[in-house]
Formats: sequence, structure tokens, C-alpha cells
Amino acid sequence: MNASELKVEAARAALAHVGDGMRLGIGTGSTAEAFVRLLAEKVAGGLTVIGVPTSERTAALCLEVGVPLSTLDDTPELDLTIDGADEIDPDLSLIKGGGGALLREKIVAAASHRMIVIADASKIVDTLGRFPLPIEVNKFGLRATELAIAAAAENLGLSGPVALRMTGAAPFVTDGGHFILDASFGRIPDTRALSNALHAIPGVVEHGLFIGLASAAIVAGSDGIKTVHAR
Ligand SMILES: O=C[C@H](O)[C@H](O)[C@H](O)COP(=O)(O)O
Repeated sequence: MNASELKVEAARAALAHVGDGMRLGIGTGSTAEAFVRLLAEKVAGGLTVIGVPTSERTAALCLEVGVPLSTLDDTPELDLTIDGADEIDPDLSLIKGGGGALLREKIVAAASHRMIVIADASKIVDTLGRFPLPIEVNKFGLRATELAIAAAAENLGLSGPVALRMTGAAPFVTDGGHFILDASFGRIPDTRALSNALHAIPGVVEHGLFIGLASAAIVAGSDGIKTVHAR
């Protein structure tokens, strides 16, 4: 099976955790999209759920395939969020934001009783940081925020390029109207310390380290599906 097929298998396995009447956070990215398409089949078959999407992109897909939607304002408490990830470590800490949706994804995950991550096995790492860390920043003071991020990283013994994410010739803009800086710091041994240091920088809106949010990960590999639970 190729990576796309494995993503579909992980998404299919996650459906077993979706019960009738659930309030669902619905993630962003190719794996989450596979989940939305499978969920839509269940909804067409009579399953009743209400979804809160984590991006405009996911909202558009849900509307297209017939998954009923709410907002976090109208449905502020969710039973379960299903979302993809860019990296997953053995503690189920994650890097997310490769698709630029990390802020809404984190808000939705935090509003959920449980978060199940779905992924193909290539996303599993021993230590987070192979994938550049997405950091969502306010447009105002971009250069100053970049310098502050580099200084905070250096204090923790981390360094590396911090690149403004682009879409063609223009900076990528998130659903919240912010920019994304992709930080290639390499492996991050102390994710909590980096998380705290980034949160202390005024221009940082949010970052893609998800610590203590995932309850389980459903990972599809060539040897089948494995479900890893948070310790
Ligand atoms: O911002 C995007 C999200 O965090 C995605 O869930 C993440 O990038 C994984 O995406 P994919 O399932 O396409 O690998």
C-alpha cells in the first residue's frame, strides 16, 4: 500500500470510535480529508453527528460531501476530535501545522474530551523535529518575532533556519489572518521547554507542538493498523 492508501486505512479505523450523536472536531490535511469522505458515507447511511471543522478547507469539503457542521461557538464542547499529524512521538506529542491549520486545530482539540490522531507510519519518530516546526505569528513585527524565536531557541541549544512560508510569490496566510514561520531546529529533546519559550513571545500566536492533547494514535503501516494510547 502507498502512503495515500495507508492514510485511508487509518481514517477507516478511526470511524469505529465515532458514535451516533457525537459532536466531532474534524481535522485538516490529506488524512483528515480521507476521514471526512468516509464519515460522509456513514452520515448518508443514517449516522447522526455534528462536526466542527478546523479550517475553511475542511469546512468546504464537509459541505461538499454532506457532513453537517456547527461552529465552536454554538458547540463549544466536543466529544472527539479526529485529526492528522506531521509527526508523532512515543508520548503522543505531535508536530502539526504542515497545512497551516494548527491554531484552529489546537483550539478544537483542546475543546474535545478526546483527540485521536490518524496517520500513516511514516509520521512516527523517536524525537520530534525532523519536520520543520510551524509557528503561527502575527503579521505585525514579523522580523522582531523571528529574532525572538531564534533567541529563544538558542537558549535551549536549538538553532536552524526559520523560513516564512510562501504560496508562490506571496506569504501564506492562515485562516486567522496570520503568517507561518517554519523552524528547522532539528530534533527537539525538550518540547515542553520550547513550547513555553515560544508562548512567551508576544508575536507568536501559536505553535505546532501539540503536547498532552492526543489520547490515541491510529497508525497504518505495511504490517497493519496499530493503535497507540497516551501513557
Ligand atoms: O495544518 C495541517 C495539519 O496539522 C495536518 O493535520 C498535518 O499537516 C498532517 O497533514 P496530512 O494528513 O496531509 O499529512
